[in-house]
Amino acid sequence: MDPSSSSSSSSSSSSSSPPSEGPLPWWGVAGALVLLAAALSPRLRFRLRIGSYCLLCLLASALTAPACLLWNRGRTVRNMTIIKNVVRTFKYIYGLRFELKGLEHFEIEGPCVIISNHQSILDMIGLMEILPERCVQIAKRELMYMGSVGLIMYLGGVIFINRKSTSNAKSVMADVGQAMMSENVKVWIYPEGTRNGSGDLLPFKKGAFHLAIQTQVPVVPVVYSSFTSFYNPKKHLFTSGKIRVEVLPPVPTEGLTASDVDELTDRCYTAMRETLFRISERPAEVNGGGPSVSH
Ligand SMILES: CCCCCCCC/C=C\CCCCCCCC(=O)SCCNC(=O)CCNC(=O)[C@H](O)C(C)(C)COP(=O)(O)OP(=O)(O)OC[C@H]1O[C@@H](n2cnc3c(N)ncnc32)[C@H](O)[C@@H]1OP(=O)(O)O
Ligand SMILES: CCCCCCCC/C=C\CCCCCCCC(=O)OC[C@@H](O)COP(=O)(O)O
Repeated sequence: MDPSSSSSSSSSSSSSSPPSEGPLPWWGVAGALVLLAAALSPRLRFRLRIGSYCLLCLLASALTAPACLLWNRGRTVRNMTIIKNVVRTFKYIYGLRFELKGLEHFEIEGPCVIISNHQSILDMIGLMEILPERCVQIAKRELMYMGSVGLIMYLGGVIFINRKSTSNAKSVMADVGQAMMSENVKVWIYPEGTRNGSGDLLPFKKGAFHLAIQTQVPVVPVVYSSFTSFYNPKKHLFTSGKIRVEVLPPVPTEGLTASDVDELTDRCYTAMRETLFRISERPAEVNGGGPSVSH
C-alpha cells in the first residue's frame, strides 16, 4: 500500500469526515455564557462596560507611567501631554463624540483657573479632550491610592487635597497659587467638589474662586452637556453618545478681593448652569432658580 496513498487515503478520509468535535474548552464556555448573560442583562452589560473602563484606566496608567518616567524623569506637568494623548483614544473605544465650542478662550498667556461641571469617572475623557498645555487638576487625595491611576495622576502633577479638612485644603490651595505663578501652570478645578449625574449643578465650593482672586488670574468656565442620555448608573445605562463642550469667556479677577468671592462664584455658577441647560437641550426652569450657591 503506497504510504502516500495511505496517507492520502487517511488524509482523504480525514478531509472527508468533519473535524473531531471535541467539547468546547472551559474558557470558551465561560466566555459564551458571559456574552449571553450580558446580552440578556442590562445590569451586567453596564457592569462589564464600566468595569472595562476602569481596567483600561489601570492598564493604560501602568503602561504610561514608565513612559513618563523615561521621558520626563518624574512628576511634572509635561507628563500631562503624554497622559492626554493616551486618554483621548478612549473616546473611540466607548463611542463618545465631542462637539467643541469656544476653545479660543483657552488661548490665555499665563496661568488661569479652569472650572467645569463633574458628572462621572468618564469626565477624564472629556477633560483630556480639551486640556490645555501646562494644566494640572485638583483631586481628592483618595485618588492617589487608586493603584497605577494614582501613580499616573501623581506623575502628571495632579494636586491632591483633603476635602474633609478645609484648613488643609486652604493651605494646599495657597501653595498651588504660588506654584501657578512661579511655574506658569493652569489649574483645573471641579467646583461642585464631587460627581453629580443629575443633569443640574450642585452648589459651588469656593476654593477655585479664592485661588483665582488670590493670584489675580482669570477664571475660565467649561461646561459639558449632560451625560444622562447615554450614561446613568441607576438605570444601568452606558452606551455611545455625543457630548457638547462649551468653553465660556474668561472671567477677570484683577482688582477683586476675598470679599468678592461670593459674587464671582455666583456669576460663574449662573453662566455655567444656563449653558448646561442650553447645550443639554433641557428647558431652563421657569423660575430660573436652582440650588442656592453655598454661602
Ligand atoms: C494614561 C491613562 C490614565 C487613565 C486614568 C485617568 C487619569 C487622569 C490623569 C489626570 C487627571 C486627574 C483628574 C482628577 C479629577 C479629580 C476630581 C476630584 O477629585 S473632585 C473632588 C476634589 N475637588 C474639590 O473638592 C475642589 C472643589 N473644592 C474646593 O475648592 C473647596 O472650596 C475646598 C476643598 C477648598 C474647601 O471645601 P469646603 O467643603 O470647606 O467648602 P467651601 O464652602 O468651599 O469653603 C468653606 C469656607 O472656607 C472658605 N475658603 C475655601 N477655600 C478657601 C481658600 N482657598 N482661601 C480662603 N478661604 C477659603 C470659603 O469661603 C468658606 O468660607 P465662608 O462660607 O465663605 O465663610
Ligand atoms: C492596587 C489598587 C487598585 C485600586 C483599584 C482602582 C479601581 C478604579 C480604577 C480606575 C478607575 C478610573 C478612574 C479614572 C479617574 C477618575 C477620577 C474621578 O472622577 O474620581 C471621582 C472624583 O472626582 C470625585 O469622587 P466622588 O464623586 O466625590 O466620590
